[in-house]
Amino acid sequence: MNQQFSRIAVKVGSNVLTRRDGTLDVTRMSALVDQIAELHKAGVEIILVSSGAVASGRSEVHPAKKLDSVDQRQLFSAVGQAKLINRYYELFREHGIAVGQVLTMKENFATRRHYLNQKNCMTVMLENGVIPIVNENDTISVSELMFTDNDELSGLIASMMDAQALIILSNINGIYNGSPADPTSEVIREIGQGKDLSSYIQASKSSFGRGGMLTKTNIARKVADEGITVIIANGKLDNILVDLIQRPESTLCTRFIPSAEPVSSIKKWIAHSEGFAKGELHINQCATEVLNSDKAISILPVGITAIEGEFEKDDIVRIIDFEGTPVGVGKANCDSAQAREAMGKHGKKPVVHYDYLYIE
Ligand SMILES: Nc1ncnc2c1ncn2[C@@H]1O[C@H](COP(=O)(O)OP(=O)(O)O)[C@@H](O)[C@H]1O
Ligand SMILES: N[C@@H](CCC(=O)OP(=O)(O)O)C(=O)O
Repeated sequence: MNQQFSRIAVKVGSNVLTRRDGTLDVTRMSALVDQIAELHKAGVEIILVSSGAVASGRSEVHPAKKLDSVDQRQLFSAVGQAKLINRYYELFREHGIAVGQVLTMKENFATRRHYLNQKNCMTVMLENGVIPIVNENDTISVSELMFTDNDELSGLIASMMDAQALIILSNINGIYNGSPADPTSEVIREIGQGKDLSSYIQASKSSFGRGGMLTKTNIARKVADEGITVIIANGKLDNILVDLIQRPESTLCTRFIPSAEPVSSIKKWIAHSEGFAKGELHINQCATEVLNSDKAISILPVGITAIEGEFEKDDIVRIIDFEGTPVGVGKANCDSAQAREAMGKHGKKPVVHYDYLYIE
């Protein structure tokens, strides 16, 4: 098999796995499993991030009284995830492939220790020929603890697992350069670094999805900047996964061109940790200018003008430039009290070392 990648993350959206009436589309699941099995047998390591818990639980239970949105999500996902993983288990078993369930939540990416624990879990699964099937633990992650959607989760997983590609399967052929409903719109085949797509994306999203195209685009850009190829394609098309891998030139999709500069594993974690920042370092104009240049620099106390929040050593902090714009994230080399003590002084140790600094 002609293949460019040896490890990929595949995200399957709710809409790919559900029929119009909200029931689980087992025929589609089965077709995707056949393709993943084919790639797996050809030696491609695959991490499957699958949505569909809430959608597949919805048709199984009929609540006696009206439930609020949190209760609904908890109830449907608890039932639906069991049904979903059971289906996958049976379908992969027909190919002689073992699968394992990984349910996670945003908090599990907050500390480096938890992050590495998860990475180890999936690494050992892959080493033993087991396909990890990942989903958010919807039963206990609610409100601010939730991922925006599984696109965000799949980006974190692809980055954490050092995948070479992230394939996001939705119910659409890719990103259109206008409304997908407009017959004159076309799929944008390739997206280079720094391209602003906001004017193309409509607020609309498909009926069972959570995030929509905007989150897909933002995540795709970030992950591609870390050197990972990101592909958005239509999971409802027959043989799409195998075609994307074997016949990339002739298969319709949107492909985000990855950055050629490799990003270290720790920087990848930091890049996705913005939501866990415990404090802010405000830097002056001179530090901002050096940061924006190509030079590799650390955040030194002399360039810091203000420190917000209380943080411990190794916590994530946000870097704010002299105009008040967030420009990056980093892992603090000291706590906030020590940082305040050193602020504005020459000859002090960095508050964020370059190796632990991610500039957007
Ligand atoms: N420019 C665009 N190109 C493609 N799809 C778009 C665009 N703007 C908005 N969308 C919408 O985004 C939807 C896909 O996102 P989403 O509903 O989150 O799917 P999924 O459940 O697969 O994650 C499409 O069905 C489409 O309605
Ligand atoms: N964890 C949820 C996924 C919700 C979600 O993000 O859906 P989607 O936008 O289709 O990827 C579920 O399994 O139902």
